[in-house]
Amino acid sequence: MALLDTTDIIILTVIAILTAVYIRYFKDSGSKTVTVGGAGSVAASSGPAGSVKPGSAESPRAYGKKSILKKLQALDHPSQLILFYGSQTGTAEDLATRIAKDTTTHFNIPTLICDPEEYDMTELTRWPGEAEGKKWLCGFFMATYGEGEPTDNVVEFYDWIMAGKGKGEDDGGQDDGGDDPLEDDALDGFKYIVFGLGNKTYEHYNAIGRRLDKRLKSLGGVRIGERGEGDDDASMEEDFLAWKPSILAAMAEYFNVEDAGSIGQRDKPHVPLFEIAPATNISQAQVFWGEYSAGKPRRWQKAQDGEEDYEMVDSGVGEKFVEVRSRKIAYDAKHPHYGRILTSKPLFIDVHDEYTFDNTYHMPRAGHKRYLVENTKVRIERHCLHVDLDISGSGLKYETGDHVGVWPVNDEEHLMRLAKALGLTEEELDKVVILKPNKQNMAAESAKVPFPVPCTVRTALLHYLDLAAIVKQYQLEILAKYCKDTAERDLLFELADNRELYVPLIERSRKDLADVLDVFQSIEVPIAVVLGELLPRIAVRYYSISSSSKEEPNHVGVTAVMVRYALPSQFPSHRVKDGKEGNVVVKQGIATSWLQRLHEARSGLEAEAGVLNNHSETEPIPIPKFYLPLYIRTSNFKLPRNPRLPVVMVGPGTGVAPFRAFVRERYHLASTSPEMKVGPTWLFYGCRHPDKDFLYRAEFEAMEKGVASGQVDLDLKVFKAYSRYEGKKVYVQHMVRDNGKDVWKMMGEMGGYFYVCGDAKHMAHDVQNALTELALKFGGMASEDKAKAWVKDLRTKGRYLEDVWS
Ligand SMILES: Cc1cc2nc3c(=O)[nH]c(=O)nc-3n(C[C@H](O)[C@H](O)[C@H](O)COP(=O)(O)O)c2cc1C
Repeated sequence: MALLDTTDIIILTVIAILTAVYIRYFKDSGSKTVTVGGAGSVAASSGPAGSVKPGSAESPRAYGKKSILKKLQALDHPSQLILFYGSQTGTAEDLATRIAKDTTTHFNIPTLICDPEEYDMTELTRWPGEAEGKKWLCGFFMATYGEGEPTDNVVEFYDWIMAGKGKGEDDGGQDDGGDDPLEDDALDGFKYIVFGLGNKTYEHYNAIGRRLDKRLKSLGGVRIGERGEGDDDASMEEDFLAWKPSILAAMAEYFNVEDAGSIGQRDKPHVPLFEIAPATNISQAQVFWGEYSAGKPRRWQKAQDGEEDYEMVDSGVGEKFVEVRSRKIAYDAKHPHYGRILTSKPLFIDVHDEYTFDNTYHMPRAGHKRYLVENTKVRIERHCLHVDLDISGSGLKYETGDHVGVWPVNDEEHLMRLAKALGLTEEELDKVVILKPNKQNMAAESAKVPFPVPCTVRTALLHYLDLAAIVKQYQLEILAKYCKDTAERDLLFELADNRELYVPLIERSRKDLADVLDVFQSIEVPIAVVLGELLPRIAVRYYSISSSSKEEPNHVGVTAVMVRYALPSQFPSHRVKDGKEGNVVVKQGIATSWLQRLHEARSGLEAEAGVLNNHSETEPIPIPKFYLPLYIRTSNFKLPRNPRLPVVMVGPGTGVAPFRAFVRERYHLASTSPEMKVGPTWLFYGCRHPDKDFLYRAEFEAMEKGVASGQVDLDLKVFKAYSRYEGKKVYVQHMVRDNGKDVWKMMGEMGGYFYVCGDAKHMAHDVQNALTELALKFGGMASEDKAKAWVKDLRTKGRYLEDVWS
């Protein structure tokens, strides 16, 4: 019992209750076949919310989902395309939208784009076939995440359709012979297309697209055309463009239509997907000022003294605001909580990155606050911040190892550059607008207004749309149609068609809309097209939480390095000046530079926590300053439940973020509950130089001191690998090897857990290879294959966990 804390007991109790509920309501039903009610049928739901699987005896209506069949019937067209997307950061949704646009313009076929989370997906088993006079084709654009997992919005559908087989081999899994609630012919006559999105640096490359494809086939579905696969490590865009013509041809054959796509498209004027409607009779209360919320705009009031958990915080920016709400809100990705920044402190500042360019490039202006120009060199400061975000009073809970998603805000300088290129006046920026689908466009039916309206143009450009997105080829085609100058227009069309020209001129130099408008000055594009078609929505950014929920349950820590780099940017031929080929541009990550700006605003003693749009503070106000939209995303990257087990962590750079939390938590536990006998806690940390970019150095040193002095009984070790120190380049995998015998003992003999966080492309692979070597060297494995199988087995057992990105 000594090993069980209160949380354990609560969790065990909940598991027991859920098991009882499961046995009572599902197991006993004895039904192996999907029982689906009619589209309008309502079945009583007896299980707790979320425990009823779609497709079980309970009707999916219990989920309050929309009916896709009803929607398609209402469109009343014999041929239709319905695209579902599984997307975390928007790429899959974007690609689905582009295919939809092509099918409507090429084939005149109405197309819907749907989020599987919003629809009753069990209706796929009642799909009308050609015999019923319907050619309804379904498409799945599915991204893969983590250890070969679906995106959040697809989890429910995926679990149902895969019937528990979704974790098998990446080509669709072995049939384990277990219960399958779907009949073998459940999808007879169902026609579909698939495009999987993935990244080859991950072990389970494109697992979701592949498994889903195989499963749909095994249920009687018939795939039209080849399955497409995009690799984000190489070029998602190229893979998509390579797949597109073949899938359009396959769809043309299936729908039995002529592909009108390429005929005279250039001469046809662009028909905007959205139009701007006047925002008449709109009160201030109805206007969105940057909130992300399903429903109404949200407003805050200054908290009264003594109000629940009101506190002044360290930097003096502590006035607290409480959300004005009539009912309790369950915060999630669609309804984020606005968490106040409690602390923001620099972890390091002064390490430079240096970029050298050819002297045929125009250099950026010298002496900027964050970069220096010397002849052909640009030297850029690196900044890293620790930020704590308040979740107290929100009902949000996190566990150490989870992620926090935040929505960043664009840089105002960037907005002003774009506004200037578009010729927008201040007055136009501050106009409250409503965007709505333009009925003249065939795709209007499935067009979703990309951000909450009504809002001002400024709010849309600052908060909702990604100003730094690289302009895509299809967007250049749209821009070409609004180009007044024939030479510029021809060049834009060529860029839109010719990838060899597009890659160096646009993609490699990461040209965003403002950059393109700056080069092609005769473009006069309506603002509705900019807002609705040329700028993607700002995607949520995920950070591995760097605080421990046991130690600090009321706030989440974020560790962010500001991403800023210099790039050569070629000019198209008509703009080459003075024999100089192009510019050197300095680009920055939206989220990290925004956190940095917030930090600077705070430390610049913007003492009163003013509000975003200078509204009266006596009334409910829009988002208060220094409050960020956030939600907690659970992950599998968790400490072992038994704290006695050894933990080996490998996390160079910002990969240390979750390990700061892990180490603090184990240290906290060892110091407050020594009877827990917390096991070995070893961290392999890497940075460039001990005096320059060592993250949380003081904290780690204090803990090392605590154990060295005997104050805390813990086998804590922090191994440091420096890559630019004393003329040597040492990396984390070297340190793992150097301490191989002990690492092996913990992993091979003591049942330890191994964690890797950081760069997926190189580091994670090198570390895995190092561990494989240890198994061979110290574990007496007979061959490399055996050692590899041992590491694989660790992964399967959840004792080798990665939180990596590329
Ligand atoms: C944290 C993270 C984990 C990922 N895990 C995988 C993976 O296991 N397998 C894979 O093929 N791709 C993986 N990817 C790549 C994504 O699937 C790919 O970037 C995709 O384009 C994302 O689509 P979305 O923007 O629609 O969410 C991962 C990407 C991230 C950022």
